[in-house]
Amino acid sequence: MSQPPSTSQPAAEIGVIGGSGFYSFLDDIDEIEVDTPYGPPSDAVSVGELAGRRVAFVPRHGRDHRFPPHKIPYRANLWALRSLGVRQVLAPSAVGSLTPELGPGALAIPDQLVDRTYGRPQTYYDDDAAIHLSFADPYCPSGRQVALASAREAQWSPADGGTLVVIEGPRFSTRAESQWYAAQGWTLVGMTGHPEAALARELALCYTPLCLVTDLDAGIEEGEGVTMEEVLRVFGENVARLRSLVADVIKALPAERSCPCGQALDGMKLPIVLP
Ligand SMILES: CSC[C@H]1O[C@H](OP(=O)(O)O)[C@H](O)[C@@H]1O
Ligand SMILES: Nc1ncnc2[nH]cnc12
Repeated sequence: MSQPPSTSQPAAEIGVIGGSGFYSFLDDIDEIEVDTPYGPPSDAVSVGELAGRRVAFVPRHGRDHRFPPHKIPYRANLWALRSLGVRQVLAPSAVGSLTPELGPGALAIPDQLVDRTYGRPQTYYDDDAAIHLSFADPYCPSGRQVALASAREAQWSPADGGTLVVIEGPRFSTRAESQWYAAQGWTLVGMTGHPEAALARELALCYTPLCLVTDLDAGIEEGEGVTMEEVLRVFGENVARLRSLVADVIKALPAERSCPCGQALDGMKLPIVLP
């Protein structure tokens, strides 16, 4: 383990937050213990290089999956990545599908989210000022296009757009909840997409979700409903493909950002100093 390097070069430019079943990334890595005003991140951050791009990785549940979705230190994770120099974040995640068109093994790059969580710390701007950021379009438009193009190139026809509803968990949805979400026109269900995306916006980071469908949620699933075993099994069957896609996206991300994400805080009088 080492401390963040004290050179003027950022340790990393691209961050990956791995989800269920995605606990490590890259082989030749430095593990960095980062502390933040919000406590430590879920685990040591590993930093390595891929095709000349410096990449930082943190497993959002911890590498031993010790943090359930409602206890993940989301603020510390995003803060740690930004403090290492990260400005673009990729967020692979296991999700349920709310539509029969997207079965297990499908890839979706949603363009909207609905927050059904409660009680999670979801802002850096708690005291000394009222900061209200635009969040109409929660994801990086440029990152989404790169992800879609990379997936198509890899012959993995992605669902372009759709709404991810983020539930509090840790339990899965009832059939009635699931049917209600589907009736709203929402297409995916997960437990971690909020506040992760909102906190990324609060740090002016690009944030791009890469959603791997592991199950048909209870509303359209025949039988007993979703189980954690099912999610992890289907994710395991597809994780090599997802890792390869994450690598392709990293290679294709622009070095200079031209999306609006970096200007999210322009003109704001922030009550905290960002790393
Ligand atoms: C392992 S079952 C439910 C669990 O899986 C998803 O995790 P992640 O988004 O980090 O891939 C879901 O959000 C739940 O946390
Ligand atoms: N059906 C589901 N509901 C919530 N989170 C999930 N992650 C994977 N499948 C899920």
